[in-house]
Amino acid sequence: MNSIIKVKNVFKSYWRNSIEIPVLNDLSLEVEEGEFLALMGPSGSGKTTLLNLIAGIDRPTKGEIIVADTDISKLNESSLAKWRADHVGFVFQFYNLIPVLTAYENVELPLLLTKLSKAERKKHVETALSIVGLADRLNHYPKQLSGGQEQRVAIARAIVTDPTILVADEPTGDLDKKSASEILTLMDRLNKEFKKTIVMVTHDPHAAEKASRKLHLEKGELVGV
Ligand SMILES: Nc1ncnc2c1ncn2[C@@H]1O[C@H](COP(=O)(O)OP(=O)(O)OP(=O)(O)O)[C@@H](O)[C@H]1O
Repeated sequence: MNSIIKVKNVFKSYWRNSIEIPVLNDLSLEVEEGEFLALMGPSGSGKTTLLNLIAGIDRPTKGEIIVADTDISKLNESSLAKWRADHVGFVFQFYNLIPVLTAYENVELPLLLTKLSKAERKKHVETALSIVGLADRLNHYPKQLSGGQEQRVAIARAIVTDPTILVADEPTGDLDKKSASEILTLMDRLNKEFKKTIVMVTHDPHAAEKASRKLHLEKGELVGV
């Protein structure tokens, strides 16, 4: 199997008032194509930091992050933004939908950066929304949807560009048990049926059960690997 994500000897620090706050400490990790990886660990252990590095939202202080053969730690800000748009789908805890846009328009957003025609975009948006079971909610605004439905729109937006990897940061963190379970079933389907490689940060052991592998972070290091 091919490793689609390679994190090599990565260090990440933040600076606050010129004081260094080390977060990740010589961390290495590989994720195979088609894997569904759950990242667990206590609050502050560096899960979101690691996820953001893999997704190209942030860059390491030292070390390499290679995703689908591109060393993204070497890309400058604008190349990284372009790379992200082409390769990464994000799902956040609080959905991050644009309130003044409909479900359709929210899902269409990432496609506006591509060369697709309006008709092609329509096809992709409708497909993504039907995969998440919301083909009948195209014209609803986020506030007209339940939390679980909002998260499904966010997932449709994340998959509409057919990204190389899907990253999710506590995707069920703000949902009741039933909606959380529906979201996890959907993630599982994206992994098994649509062969999406998924990296998901979660506190929830039930959520992690859906993953094909679980890793624990503690104080910026992987434990039990
Ligand atoms: N932009 C930032 N500037 C300064 N410090 C930061 C920044 N982002 C994260 N940190 C610090 O890095 C550490 C790790 O944060 P991170 O969000 O990665 O942890 P986490 O394991 O995801 O925690 P949680 O489960 O609470 O979300 C924390 O001490 C946090 O305060």
